[in-house]
Amino acid sequence: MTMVPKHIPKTIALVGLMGAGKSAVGRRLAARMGLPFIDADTAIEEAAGCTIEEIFARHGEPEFRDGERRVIQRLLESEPLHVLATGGGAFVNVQTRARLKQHAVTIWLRADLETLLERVAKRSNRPLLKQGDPRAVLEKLIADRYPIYAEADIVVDTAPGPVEETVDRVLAALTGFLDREETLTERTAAS
Ligand SMILES: Nc1ncnc2c1ncn2[C@@H]1O[C@H](COP(=O)(O)OP(=O)(O)O)[C@@H](O)[C@H]1O
Ligand SMILES: O=C(O)C1=C[C@@H](OP(=O)(O)O)[C@@H](O)[C@H](O)C1
Ligand SMILES: [Mg+2]
Repeated sequence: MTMVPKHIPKTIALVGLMGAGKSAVGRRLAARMGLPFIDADTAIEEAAGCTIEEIFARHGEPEFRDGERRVIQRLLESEPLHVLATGGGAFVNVQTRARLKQHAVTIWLRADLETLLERVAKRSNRPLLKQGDPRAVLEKLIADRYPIYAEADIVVDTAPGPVEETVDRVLAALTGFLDREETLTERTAAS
């Protein structure tokens, strides 16, 4: 079993496209790390008192993004250290991205189109995928968003296979990243 990092300095935030596994991996990752798990989409639904689909239908995407920005800011600034699964568009919003970069270690769960399509087919609660053919929608989002997700601190490829395998890869990548950061901090302090 992969080692869990000894010292976790910040909240761990997962970013990436719909179906990458942010919610599923985030929940398991938090359990492995002994940290609370928060799904930003669930927190938005609780704050709004309705589902994400209802927010999109009643108020439109810009208002959803605004709520998403406020909820994620609140979680990052007021909740104790946790594992945060963001919704796929959160990191694309300039202000939300800035907050995430400031308060969290950001991890991009990267997946290819076929993997995403297979995984999003399990649930039909994603309004953006109902705006057209899901393959075409996801292809466009890959083109638009992958350069932005690439700004995350860490990139982990999620391949076919069990969720736990992705969690192991995330833990290994996170341990490497935090070790490098710690070494850098020590060197800076010593110089
Ligand atoms: N290796 C894997 N990594 C992540 N998710 C996986 C994997 N294999 C299967 N899945 C499934 O794919 C789906 C991913 O959906 P979800 O976690 O909601 O993604 P997101 O929150 O990124 O939109 C879940 O049903 C999850 O169980
Ligand atoms: O990519 C997006 O813009 C969205 C992704 C969804 O979350 P998941 O990525 O967890 O599916 C949810 O926030 C909303 O439907 C919009
Ligand atoms: Mg999710």
